[in-house]
Amino acid sequence: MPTADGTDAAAAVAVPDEAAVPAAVAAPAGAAVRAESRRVVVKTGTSSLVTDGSIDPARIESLADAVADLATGGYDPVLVTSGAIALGAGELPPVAAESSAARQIAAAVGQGRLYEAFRTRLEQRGLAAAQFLLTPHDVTAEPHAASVREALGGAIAAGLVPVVNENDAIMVRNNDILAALLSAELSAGHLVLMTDVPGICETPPRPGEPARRIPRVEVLSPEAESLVWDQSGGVGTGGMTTKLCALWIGAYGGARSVITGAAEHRAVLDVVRGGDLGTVVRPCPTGTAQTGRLWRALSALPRGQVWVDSRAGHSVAAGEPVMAHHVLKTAGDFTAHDVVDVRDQDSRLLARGRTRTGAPALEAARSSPDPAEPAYAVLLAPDDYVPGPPVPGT
Ligand SMILES: Nc1ncnc2c1ncn2[C@@H]1O[C@H](COP(=O)(O)OP(=O)(O)O)[C@@H](O)[C@H]1O
Ligand SMILES: N[C@@H](CCC(=O)OP(=O)(O)O)C(=O)O
Repeated sequence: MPTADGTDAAAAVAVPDEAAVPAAVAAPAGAAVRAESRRVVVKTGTSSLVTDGSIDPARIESLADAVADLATGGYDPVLVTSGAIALGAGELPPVAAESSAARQIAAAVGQGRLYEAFRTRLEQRGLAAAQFLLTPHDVTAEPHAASVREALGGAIAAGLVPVVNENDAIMVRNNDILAALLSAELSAGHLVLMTDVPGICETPPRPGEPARRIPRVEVLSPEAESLVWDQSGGVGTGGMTTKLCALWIGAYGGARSVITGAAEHRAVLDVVRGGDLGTVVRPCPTGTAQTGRLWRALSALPRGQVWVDSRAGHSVAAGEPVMAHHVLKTAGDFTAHDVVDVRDQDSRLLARGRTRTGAPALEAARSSPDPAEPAYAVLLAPDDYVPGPPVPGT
């Protein structure tokens, strides 16, 4: 397994594999696997824009250059960028930065300057930018989602570079998830999450010992999920947990999805051409273009496991509700609306989604033969789950 600490980025060369060669036209909407799409959603986190606690104009320029390289390389880039809060906070007297309102105000102060910095650099590279401030709701719920699709699609068709951030004045959530949902909604071929580590790493970096990057993981990989070593990053909002969720959403939405390092800003073009950078997840053949379903099923990591009988397996295969009376056993302290993994008797992953029934109710139903509520409740409603990825070799 190669070691990467970002210093090898400059030496990276494009090695075409399953990655995209730009097609003459964008991929058809709704395709589950669409690596041929020219659209690339690139997301950068606050940590990649900050030097010594402050937003660094040189880093903004470097990232804008990477996006411009994509455009001149024949791709249609969409930039999703964090940084408004950090920029705004630097302008304001110290306040309780932890409060939601303070973050919203800081973002309201910082967003204009953040966009202007990107716009200016893109203009120097001969590209015109267009600003979009969105929430996950805008990208997942109709009629907003269709309107977002049309507006961003129109901007791309007009040769503009969309520069997106969350509409933090309404609510600060997480740009990793927003970027992933956008990649699905826009039928992007690639989702690239830029951050302050070279990819998913086996262990945290130690002095004199660079983190060991994992070049490729399978979608919904339990091994990758077990590698998250903290629940939130430094200046970022979500840490690796939300990045993994975003990777899974991107892959299920049909994009080749990559986490890669800030040191590789200038190599984004190599990343989309298949260079050995970052951690790559291939598009998932059992994916869906329904962003609402992706949002509900995949925007959190599972809090529990549920084993079900073969009848429930048929329900998943038919896209029907999974009923609670097919549950064989549970693990984990999950409640209704948490994300759970549903497995067959051989522990193969059948589905991941938001459960309607918590573990206590399921366990109570199992230990009681009384065929009453909640045993006959819905465990997973069809719009709330995605089927597990195909088992390799089958
Ligand atoms: N297995 C892992 N590999 C790499 N980074 C990890 C891992 N587990 C947790 N992390 C953390 O995730 C952080 C990146 O997330 P975050 O700080 O939210 O970045 P951003 O601001 O780019 O969104 C890293 O700095 C690292 O501390
Ligand atoms: N939208 C906020 C940041 C939210 C966010 O997801 O932050 P990060 O984890 O740094 O990508 C901002 O512009 O500061």
